[in-house]
Amino acid sequence: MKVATQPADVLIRGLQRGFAGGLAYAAFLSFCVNILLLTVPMFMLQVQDRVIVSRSYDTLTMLLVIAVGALALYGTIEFIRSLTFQAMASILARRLNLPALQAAVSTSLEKGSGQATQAIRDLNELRYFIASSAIATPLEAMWSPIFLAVLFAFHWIYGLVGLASLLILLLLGVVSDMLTRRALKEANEEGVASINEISATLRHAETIEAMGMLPALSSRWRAKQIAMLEHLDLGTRRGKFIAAITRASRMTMQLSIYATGAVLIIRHEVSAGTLMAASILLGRLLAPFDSMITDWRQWVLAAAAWKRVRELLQSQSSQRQSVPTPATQGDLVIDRLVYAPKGGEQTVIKGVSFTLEPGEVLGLVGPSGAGKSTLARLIVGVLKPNVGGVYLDGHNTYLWERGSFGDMVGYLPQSVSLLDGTIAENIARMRKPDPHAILEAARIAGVHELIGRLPLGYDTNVADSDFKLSGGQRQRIGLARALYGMPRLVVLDEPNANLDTEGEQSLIRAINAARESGAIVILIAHRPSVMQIVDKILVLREGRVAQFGPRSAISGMITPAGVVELEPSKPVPAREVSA
Ligand SMILES: Nc1ncnc2c1ncn2[C@@H]1O[C@H](COP(=O)(O)OP(=O)(O)OP(=O)(O)O)[C@@H](O)[C@H]1O
Repeated sequence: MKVATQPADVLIRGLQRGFAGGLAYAAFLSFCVNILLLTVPMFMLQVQDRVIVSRSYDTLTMLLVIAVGALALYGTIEFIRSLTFQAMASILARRLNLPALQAAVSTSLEKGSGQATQAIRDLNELRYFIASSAIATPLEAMWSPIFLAVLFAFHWIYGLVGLASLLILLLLGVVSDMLTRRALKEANEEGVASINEISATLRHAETIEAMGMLPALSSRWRAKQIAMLEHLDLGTRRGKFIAAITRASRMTMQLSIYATGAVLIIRHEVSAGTLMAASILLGRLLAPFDSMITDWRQWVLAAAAWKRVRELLQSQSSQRQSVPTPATQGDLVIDRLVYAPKGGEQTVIKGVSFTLEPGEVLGLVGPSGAGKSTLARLIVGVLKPNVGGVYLDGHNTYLWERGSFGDMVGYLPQSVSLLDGTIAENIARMRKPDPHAILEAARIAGVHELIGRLPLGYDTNVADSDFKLSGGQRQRIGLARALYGMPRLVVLDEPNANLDTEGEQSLIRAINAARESGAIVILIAHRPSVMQIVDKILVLREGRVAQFGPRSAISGMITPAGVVELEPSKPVPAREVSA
């Protein structure tokens, strides 16, 4: 079966090749633009040296027609060139937005959610940069030899002045890079890290406010912000200093070409027309270099954004199948599963194996930190196992194409997060809502009446700031979302943590309904009440299966207090029971 979306390296290489083609085309257009930019100085030269001397209106008219035609062509080519950059920016966004978002989501599972928003910010930065005038300046600078050659053609001294001016600007450019690049890069990295940290922390605004944590957090942020601002100030100050020197130098260069021209005219070596034309040509020759020095900050920021996007795409380890897998109704096989978080020192899941049949309900219990939630995430294919795998009817749940896997699985994580949208949209998993399936899921989860009591019923928006769902309400709506379309595999991580007796009864009825429909249900719970309905129990301890078997075979583990107590004398090996 075809595996994975386009690998990052192939995607990046394809994009770079496309960009090289786009830049070559834009470079050709820049060549035309630069040639046509000679129109004004040439027109001035001809008017001075021919029209005024010959007093010929016909010559003036002819020159005017040619010049206006050339300028119209210049405008057209300039427009086409800007459209080329616009198209390149749009291709970048269209090709990278989704892969970058996917990479950000999968990286967020391991490293936190800041990655996703940063990836979008970086792509926007790149898009603006490519569509801006800054990217055109090196292409214009490339053709500066044309202007230099024309200056030499006017007089070798004009050429020398032009060449010297160019070298001085290049030197200023190198100095500017040396003085500003590092400071700007560090300021950018610190800015990105600090925004990510602040946005991650702000998700816990309630805790921050309730426990008066803001002053402590503010001083932490302030320290980082100050470090960032110091680097930014340093880089910007140096950049502005060089930009001021550049501007003053350019004016001095303009003066020197005038002075040189005056000497040459006095000595009758050039005509008066060349003086004006040479001055304009020198301006054109130096303009792109001047702009590059002024825009250098944009280049540094764009390079940093591209580096982050490229690294994010290349770091994406999740390679899923791209072809949807058909619906199945078979065993769930967990085979020698081992998982160690990236960068973490401990192995959280250490060789877990067991099998469940359709229609079976498993209670997954164990002390805090035993690895229950991690095992649940591995089962629903959120995390990639280091060794072994999870197979539903023989299909690997990690590799499964996510769209079709979504139809097969219902997952209620420990901390339920409803997405921005209505209750109906949330239950329908943000797809086009199917009213019948929504009502069915709500009925099975026992939340239809609860939703009916909300301000706008199923159309109540969970992001509405005037209204807030309680923890139990969120959990029960999350259960309806997990049961939407009655999936084949339902994984519920502490679904009764916030439930009252009525909610717990609804949960038990929902689990029974899922069992009757032939679904495999995995239930993680500390409270013993819901454990009475499970068929099998798996006790996880320090990432290993301590016991696994029918509920009746595992005695003494569920006490009224919900504490798991094992009878070490009667272990039931996992493989023996599942066989
Ligand atoms: N991404 C991760 N990076 C580092 N350690 C992790 C990661 N995910 C889980 N762990 C560690 O794995 C262990 C098991 O965590 P897990 O959340 O699976 O436990 P649990 O059995 O569900 O606990 P609880 O009953 O308290 O919810 C913990 O020690 C946790 O710190």
